Amino acid sequence: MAVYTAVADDEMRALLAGYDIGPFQGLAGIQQGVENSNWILAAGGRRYILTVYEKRVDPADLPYFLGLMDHLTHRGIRCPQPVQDRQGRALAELAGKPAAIFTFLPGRGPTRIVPAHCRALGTALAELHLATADFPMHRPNTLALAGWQSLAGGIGARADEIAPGLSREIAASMATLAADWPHDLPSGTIHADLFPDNVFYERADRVSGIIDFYFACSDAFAYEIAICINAWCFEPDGQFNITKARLMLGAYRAVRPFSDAELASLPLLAEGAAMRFLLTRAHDWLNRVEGALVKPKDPLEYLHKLRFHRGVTGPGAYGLD
Ligand SMILES: Nc1ncnc2c1ncn2[C@@H]1O[C@H](COP(=O)(O)OP(=O)(O)O)[C@@H](O)[C@H]1O
Ligand SMILES: N[C@@H](CCOP(=O)(O)O)C(=O)O
Repeated sequence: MAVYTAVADDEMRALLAGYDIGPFQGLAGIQQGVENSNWILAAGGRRYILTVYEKRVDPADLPYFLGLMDHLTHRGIRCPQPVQDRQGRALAELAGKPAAIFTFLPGRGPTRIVPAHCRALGTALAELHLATADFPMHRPNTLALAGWQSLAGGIGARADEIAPGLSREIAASMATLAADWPHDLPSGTIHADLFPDNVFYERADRVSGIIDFYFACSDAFAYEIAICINAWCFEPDGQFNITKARLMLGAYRAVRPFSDAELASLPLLAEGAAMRFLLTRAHDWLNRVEGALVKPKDPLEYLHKLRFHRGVTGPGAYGLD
């Protein structure tokens, strides 16, 4: 259960006295999520999300994340809007920790992804990228090439505890990625963790909301597309589904066309995106605490995806011409 902090009703009443959203009615803890504590907050006859930031989020980054969500809602993107108090502040404090209240989004992440979800995601992703064009803040991607090198160095030979030969395979792929990674692709603000649990739908053909912007950063738009190819276009049995990729990429390019360089880079970006999640999952796996609430995700799912992209020779493998 992702509620790590106790919040007393009196504390909530005191907090809400500074807002214009009506009197406090109740809090219900949300089971999903792993990093922060989240509740459905009832106030003034409406639902909101209350988030208390736990360890993962650096408080220095919160103005960037909250500023981004505010910017996007003003550009018509359906994402949580930080609710400001009467002084115009979105960032609050509860139980001695940073906290914020957000608008509630309808829908939920798909449990079984169908091609229509991927097509709708492609449209929503391109709209998201275009909407960030005039977002003035920047945050370096701490989980880009230099971050992977440091994670891979920290994991070292222990990767072989996950699968025999894994450390050699990581080193070989890291060498390719470091030598060939493109640094001049069209860039801007990306979400950087656009997995199905962070994209809400009420029906399969339309995204009703995007949440969890706490990895958002400045990076190449095509790298975000590569993350989505990995997270959305492989079946649970590991098979790559080219139909899902074709629909997702086709819907994206209808809103924001790809440059030739983006197209040509896609296989390498997808390998890098697989490496990013392989490494964070391998790190969490090797440092897991017995009996912890959160079950570590499977690193080998991403090794399988990384191998797939290493075998790809061009964007045609993703259904693109
Ligand atoms: N604005 C929102 N509207 C509706 N539900 C939300 C909203 N934000 C978060 N949630 C719910 O809270 C859960 C956890 O949120 P998330 O940001 O993914 O937490 P974590 O950062 O801990 O992973 C989501 O799966 C969703 O059920
Ligand atoms: N999407 C990542 C894990 C990040 O977790 P989140 O709950 O913050 O989305 C992965 O699958 O490895």
